[in-house]
Amino acid sequence: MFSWSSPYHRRWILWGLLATTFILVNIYRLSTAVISSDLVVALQTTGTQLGTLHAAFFFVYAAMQLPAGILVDRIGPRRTATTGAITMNVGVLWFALTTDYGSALGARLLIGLGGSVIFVSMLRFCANWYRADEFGTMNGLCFAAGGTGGILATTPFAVLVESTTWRTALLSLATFGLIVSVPLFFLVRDSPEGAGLQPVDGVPEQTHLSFREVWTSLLGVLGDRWTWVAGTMLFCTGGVNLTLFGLWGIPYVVQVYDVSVTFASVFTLMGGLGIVVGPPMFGRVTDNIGHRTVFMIAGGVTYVAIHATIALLGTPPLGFIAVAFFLSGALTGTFVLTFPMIKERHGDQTSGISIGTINGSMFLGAALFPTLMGWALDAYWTGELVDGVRVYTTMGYRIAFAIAAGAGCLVVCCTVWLHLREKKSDL
Ligand SMILES: N[C@@H](Cc1c[nH]cn1)C(=O)NCC(=O)O
Repeated sequence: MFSWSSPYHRRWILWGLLATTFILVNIYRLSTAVISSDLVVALQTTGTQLGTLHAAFFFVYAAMQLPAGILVDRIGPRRTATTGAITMNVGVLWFALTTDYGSALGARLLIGLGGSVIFVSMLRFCANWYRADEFGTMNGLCFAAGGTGGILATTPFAVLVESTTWRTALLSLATFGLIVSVPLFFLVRDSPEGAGLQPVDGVPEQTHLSFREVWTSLLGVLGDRWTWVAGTMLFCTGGVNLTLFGLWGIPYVVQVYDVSVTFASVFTLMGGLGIVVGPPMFGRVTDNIGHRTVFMIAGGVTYVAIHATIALLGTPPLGFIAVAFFLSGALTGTFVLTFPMIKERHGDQTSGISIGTINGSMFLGAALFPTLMGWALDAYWTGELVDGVRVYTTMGYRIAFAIAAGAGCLVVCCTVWLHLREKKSDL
């Protein structure tokens, strides 16, 4: 039976509050794909401006990951997450009410600023409330929460927008987010001891880092070569996936296969479904068997094959696109095994800093890939417009997928390097 005074039970409720907030982060950051046409009309943007508006979230999110890690190690996940949740939802209220591009850009930056601290807070919470051999699974579940938000940002969000307006849809979500911030502050605690409970077996009490310890940890994490190898993997795969699922995936399916936005959103939904399934599955399996790098190599090779096939064929059957998007999401589960790996290298006490650092690389990729792929699309654009929206060519999309495949090749190199080092027991 459920007991509030058991840390083993209570931790799931508290994790659920953080996960709900993180689901909202994902809805906000990916929803531009569904409302892209509305935004083009409401804010009068070009493809590059729309890409920049979408990417603005990711620039600030990426830049904030390391500071977010320092914050959670220094003041704890509860205060960090609550402040972030309030800031983010206020930003969404602003975005929903704005009528000009500059103001929308400012609002999107505020959303990114607030949202940026939630994931790191959630993982730091897991490091304090769950054992090391549960962390891979919890890491996977946190990504699955992100994937759930990604799914809600596709067809369900498209349906919500169609039944109201994009502005009303965002206003409703922001109000819900502000309501969730209340139990986030009053119920979440940084550790079982902080909640007045027994410690969780095998999890030593975690204190907040002093300024000196923050500095030492920073030097340790940033000076470690493997931080950057993991970061490169996440830069490429996270950057490509977030661009595909969040921005260019829907226009690709709509424009190349001539289908509606609502139908096309099913394909990015497949990507979100992959993220819900893959990370917890690979996290659980590797928590049990203790090996990670073989899964990473297999994931990297499959990832290249998928994107190279789309780049070569341009218009493979739609069934293939659905499977490809699903696998792109599911294989994220192999790449994010770098999170428990890096946490183990640097210790629980500094897990905010180590996790924030590599998570930042993922979002630097997410900030740069939309513009990179947007340039490729604009370069092959023939001038065709439908209802004021640019219609890109199949060739432009093929180049964009070739960029994704190239990034995947770099990932394979990193995974092989990690594997070789692991065999030499350096990791
Ligand atoms: N859902 C992931 C991001 C991702 C990677 N590939 C597709 N999506 C996630 O939750 N990342 C952590 C974060 O801070 O959002």
